[in-house]
Amino acid sequence: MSKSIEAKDLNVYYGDFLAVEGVSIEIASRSVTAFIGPSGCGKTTFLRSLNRMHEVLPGATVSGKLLLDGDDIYGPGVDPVTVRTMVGMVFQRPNPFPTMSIRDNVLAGYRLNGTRLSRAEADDVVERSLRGANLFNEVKDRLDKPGSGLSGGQQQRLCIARTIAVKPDVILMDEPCSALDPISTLAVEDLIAELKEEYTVVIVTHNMQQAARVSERTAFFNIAGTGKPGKLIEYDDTSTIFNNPKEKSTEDYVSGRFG
Ligand SMILES: Nc1ncnc2c1ncn2[C@@H]1O[C@H](COP(=O)(O)OP(=O)(O)OP(=O)(O)O)[C@@H](O)[C@H]1O
Repeated sequence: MSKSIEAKDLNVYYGDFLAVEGVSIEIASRSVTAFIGPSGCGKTTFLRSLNRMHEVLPGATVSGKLLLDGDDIYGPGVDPVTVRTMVGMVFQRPNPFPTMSIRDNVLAGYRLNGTRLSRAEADDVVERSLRGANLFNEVKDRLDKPGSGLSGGQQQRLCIARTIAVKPDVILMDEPCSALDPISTLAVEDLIAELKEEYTVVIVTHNMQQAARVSERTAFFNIAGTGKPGKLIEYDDTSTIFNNPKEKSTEDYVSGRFG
């Protein structure tokens, strides 16, 4: 299943520091949305608030509403661990568990949430997830070898397989290709295009070409100066953001005049 996301006037804090201010945005299900903007404008902070991941830092809080298919993920009694099962995350650096086998890496989410699978069920999950991440054919003969023995691009696709294994509704990606070579980057970009058939994908990227290649909608964030909060400046179809933005700061950023 794939779910829509709606933020309503969302503020994100680190202690007293307001890092992201007043973001309202609607992200359709089964779509790819790119978050772009200069360093420090709050892209990662906002992305991490979409699955309550920022809460692992003491003092990090939000105010406002964040709805997943209409349900407030910060509502009373909502368990952040459940939220993170529904909204998976892929990080900048591929981070497979190094001593675990490829197979066990894919199954890690089930182990963590205590779900027991029969051998046949586990085999199905491993194959489905690795196929979904376009990795199965490359690793099918070495599923019991450590995940750390794969190339960087393969490791990132293994992390994507681990994310989709638990059938999330949304996949968040924080600069997923920044540590990858161009060939591996293309493999991951191709995969993102396929993932949107089933998932809502949100990707933070510094690479304008990548945003233009993979996303249908783009959100441009900016910051007025050091110590000021990041804000969502413009959100539109990716082609509009790159070719005909409404805001001068968006145009300056996408044309490389700052940032
Ligand atoms: N753990 C933290 N504690 C306190 N402040 C933080 C923390 N993480 C980020 N910040 C601050 O929040 C603001 C937004 O940072 P964030 O990393 O979200 O920006 P970004 O747009 O993702 O930047 P980049 O493109 O460089 O990754 C910055 O001012 C940053 O210094």
